[in-house]
Amino acid sequence: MAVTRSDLYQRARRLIPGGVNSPVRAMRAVGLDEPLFMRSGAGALIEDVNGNRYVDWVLSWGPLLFGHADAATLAAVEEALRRGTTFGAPTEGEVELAQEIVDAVPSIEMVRMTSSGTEAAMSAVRLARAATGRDRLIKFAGNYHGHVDALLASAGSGLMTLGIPSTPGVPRGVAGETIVLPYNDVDAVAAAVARYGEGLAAIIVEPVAGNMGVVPPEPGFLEALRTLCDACGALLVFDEVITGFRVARGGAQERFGVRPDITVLGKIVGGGLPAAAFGGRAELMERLAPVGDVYQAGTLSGNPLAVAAGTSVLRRLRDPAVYEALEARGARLEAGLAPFGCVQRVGAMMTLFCQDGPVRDDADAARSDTERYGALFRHVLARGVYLAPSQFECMFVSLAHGDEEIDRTIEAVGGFFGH
Ligand SMILES: Cc1ncc(COP(=O)(O)O)c(C=O)c1O
Ligand SMILES: N[C@H](C=O)CCC(=O)O
Repeated sequence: MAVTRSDLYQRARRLIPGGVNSPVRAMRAVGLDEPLFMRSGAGALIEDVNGNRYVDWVLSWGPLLFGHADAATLAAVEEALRRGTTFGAPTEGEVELAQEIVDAVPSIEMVRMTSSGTEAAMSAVRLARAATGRDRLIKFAGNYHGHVDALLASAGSGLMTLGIPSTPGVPRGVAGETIVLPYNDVDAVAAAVARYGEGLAAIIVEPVAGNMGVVPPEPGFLEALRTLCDACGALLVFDEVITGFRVARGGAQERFGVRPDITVLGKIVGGGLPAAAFGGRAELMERLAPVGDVYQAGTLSGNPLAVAAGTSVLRRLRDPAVYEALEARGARLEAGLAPFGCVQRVGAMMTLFCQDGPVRDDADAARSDTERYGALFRHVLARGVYLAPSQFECMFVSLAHGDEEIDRTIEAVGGFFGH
């Protein structure tokens, strides 16, 4: 007999904390007793081990811009696979991917690859501290930058979902260097910079927040961060792990016309395999070893399979029609869901908040009716639609989502609200 979700969960709980390898997968926040265990995906569809198929709006939390098992990505990975999985030495593929990134992202002249967004964010912070000779950071409540010690305070994503404002295990001294401010609050940032600016290494921000649900930057917010950083000599770090190659080919910095000093990338950059990166001006990036003295490394960094997948995806993003299609699909979904709550969207990332909105920061996001969101999640799941298993995450639109998947989703959501 085929293995079921319940069998696997019983075993997983004994072997893996909570039965999951990342807390957001537990799906408890939406009232499931056990998480779905996935078996396969094709295009916009995902299938669980019980044989149920769903329209997938999670898409592995964003990397799969062309959907599951995209043929061109698979072919690129298969081709690379035949030559070996990892060498721990430079390869041609890394140079090709670096070129794609530098060509696409306005502020990046040089890039260093890592295996996860967490590593990339951690390394960006280290570089900013080394370059400025300062320790202090400003981050925003509800933003998430991976599980980097200094950046876990009042973080979004799983921490917001599970109600973990600060995690044990972070040394007090490390947490003490981080100032947490409300998103979109220019006055709060200006006041913090006036008080702490001299010791400030960096302001790190999700230029469109995705980890408290989608919260766009208000007009002038990103520009103000740029001005305030310049005024006090701190570096501006855009965490574009979600927004990079999603809200525009050149990420949020292209879409909003504000250039950071350092950009953190992940998700789409690895085409669905584990790769991430951080980059910036050459003079800054060359502070990294072996040219400079800031140490940063990784056994599997620039892994040949991940690089092949990422390059295959990024090359296709040169075509502006990709972003026109993503915008059109996002707009269709937004229009269909707008009657049912507060829908916030930037390009191909979107959240339906169970409240009237608008949502401009984490306090607003927290006013959502999470019980109702959980009930909505379960209702549409039973009708073959898989939403993010938390109110405080995004729906990710891909090129694999056609009118049929979008309309099916709108119908399922509408059914929950009695339409
Ligand atoms: C904006 C942002 N930064 C950083 C990360 C961390 O990336 P990873 O999960 O690959 O470590 C994530 C997602 O997890 C993210 O959404
Ligand atoms: N919100 C996170 C990334 O964007 C979800 C991924 C994870 O932590 O497993």
